Amino acid sequence: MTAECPPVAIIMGSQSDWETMKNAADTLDALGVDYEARIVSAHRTPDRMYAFAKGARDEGFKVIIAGAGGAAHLPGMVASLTSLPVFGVPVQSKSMSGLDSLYSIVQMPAGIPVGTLAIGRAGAVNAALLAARVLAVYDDELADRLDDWITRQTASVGDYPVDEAP
Ligand SMILES: Nc1c(C(=O)O)ncn1[C@@H]1O[C@H](COP(=O)(O)O)[C@@H](O)[C@H]1O
Repeated sequence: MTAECPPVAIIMGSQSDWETMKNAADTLDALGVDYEARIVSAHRTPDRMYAFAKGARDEGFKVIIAGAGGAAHLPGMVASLTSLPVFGVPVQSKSMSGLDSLYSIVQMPAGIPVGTLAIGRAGAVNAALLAARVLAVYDDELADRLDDWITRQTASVGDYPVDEAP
């Protein structure tokens, strides 16, 4: 018997991206959305990338979150090989602060869509929230959890600034 496939795949080009992409995983955890995280690189593991992207829908995934830095071809290449929605997270690179990653992911030619998020942590968190919103179109309980998440976020914002602890 095979375990049921989680709805979200979080893939990343390198182990070094996990620090950023863990924010997507943590956000999905907070929303009670299952995921699987894998290292898949268009550059270093092209056969693995091809097999993953070609098989993702049959495996049972519904949404793919793909994070990569620098010459970040992973989200676009995966999007070219599947009809699942792909959300790209530009990982902040050291040399160009993630602008290289952003441009690599966002400037897709017409016909191959990648939903591109912000550079770094904000992008990873929002990719998870966007994935959850897609899944919530057909899942009222998840929609309720998303509404609760938004309510808690609003409640956490103070009226006045306070000094940070040193
Ligand atoms: N952009 C890609 C791809 C890809 O797009 O397939 N594979 C790895 N990388 C990126 O190389 C950066 C440096 O990787 P290392 O830290 O392993 O040297 C990472 O941010 C990774 O996403």
